[in-house]
Amino acid sequence: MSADIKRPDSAPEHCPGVGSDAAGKAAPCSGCPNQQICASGPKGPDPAIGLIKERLIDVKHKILVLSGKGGVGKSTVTALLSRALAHGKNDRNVAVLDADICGPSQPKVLGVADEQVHQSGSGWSPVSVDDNLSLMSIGFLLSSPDDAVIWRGPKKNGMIRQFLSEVDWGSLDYLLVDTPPGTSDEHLSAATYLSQAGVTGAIIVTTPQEVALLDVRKEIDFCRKVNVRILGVIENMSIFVCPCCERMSEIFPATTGGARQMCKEMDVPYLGNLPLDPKLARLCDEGRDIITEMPSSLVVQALNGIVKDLIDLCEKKD
Ligand SMILES: Nc1ncnc2c1ncn2[C@@H]1O[C@H](COP(=O)(O)OP(=O)(O)OP(=O)(O)O)[C@@H](O)[C@H]1O
Repeated sequence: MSADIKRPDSAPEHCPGVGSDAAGKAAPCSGCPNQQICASGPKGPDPAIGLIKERLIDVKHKILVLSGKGGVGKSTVTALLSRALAHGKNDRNVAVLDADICGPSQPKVLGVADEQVHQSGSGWSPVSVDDNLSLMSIGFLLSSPDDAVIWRGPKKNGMIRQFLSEVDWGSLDYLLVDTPPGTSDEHLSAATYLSQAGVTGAIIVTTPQEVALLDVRKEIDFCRKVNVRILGVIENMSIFVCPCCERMSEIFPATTGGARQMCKEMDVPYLGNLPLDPKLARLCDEGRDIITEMPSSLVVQALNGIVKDLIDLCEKKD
C-alpha cells in the first residue's frame, strides 16, 4: 500500500487518506471497497516498490495480463502469448511471471509442473520452459496448492510483495505477468505494485458476454486510475468451431456487441479474438505447445495476428 494510490471514487466522504495511519481502520472506512487493503498495508511509499523496480530494470517490456472475471482464459492466453512471442525468435527472451495466487496454473500449462525453483544469493531463479522462455510461478513457492486459499488478505499481499521483489530475471525482452483475477485484494496489490514499478501496459482478457464485459469496464477504469496504458483487449472463446462439421457457433453470445464494440465505446485498442477449441484445452492440460503441434489451427493463426499487433504497440512506445 502506498500513499501514491488514489482513493476509489466510491470512497467514503470522510476517507482518512490511503497513506494515513488510520487508513482502513477509521469509522468512515467501513464499507469502503479498499478498506482491507488500506488496513493491511504499511503506510507511506512502500520500500518494496523500489526493490521491484530494481528487479525489473533489465526487462524491456513488462506487460500485465488482467481479467475482470475469473475463468475467462487469462492464464491460457498469457501462456499462448508467451509461447508465440518466443517461438522462432531465439534472440527474443521472454518470461512469464505467474502472480495468480488464487490459482497458479502456469507450471501446468507451460509443461513444467514437476520442476522446482532454485534460490541463489541473487534471489529465486525462474524455471526454463524453452531456450528463450522461462517461468516463475507463485505455485512453485506454495508448499501445497491449497495453501493460499485459506490465507487472509494481508498474508496473500505479503506473499505477492515478496514474490515480486525476489526473482532474478536477468535480461528480458518481454515479461508477461499473469495477475490474480480482479477485483480481489491480491489483484489490487499485484496490479498496483507492478503499475508503480513501471509497466509497458496491460492486456485485458475477456469472453464476449455482457457479464464478463461489465467487469472489463471496471478493469479499464482501474488501469486508468493507476496510469497503466491499456495495450488492448483480447476476446477469448469468441466462437466455437465444431471439430466434426466445422460449423461455427457462439457459445457465449455477444448480446451487447462483444469486446470489439466495448473497446470502441471505451476508446481502447481491440487486439483480436481467439476461438474456443477443445483441443487447445486438452493441450494446455497436458502442458503441450499448440504452436508447434497445430501450427495451422485457427487458434494459432489468430494468436499470430494478435502477437504481431502487440509487438508493434510495444515497440511504438520506445
Ligand atoms: N480458447 C479456449 N479454448 C478452449 N478452452 C479454453 C480456451 N481458453 C481457456 N480455456 C480453458 O478454460 C479453462 C479456464 O482457463 P484459464 O485457467 O486460462 O482461465 P483464467 O481466466 O486464468 O482462470 P482464473 O481466473 O481461475 O485464473 C481452462 O481449462 C482452459 O484450458
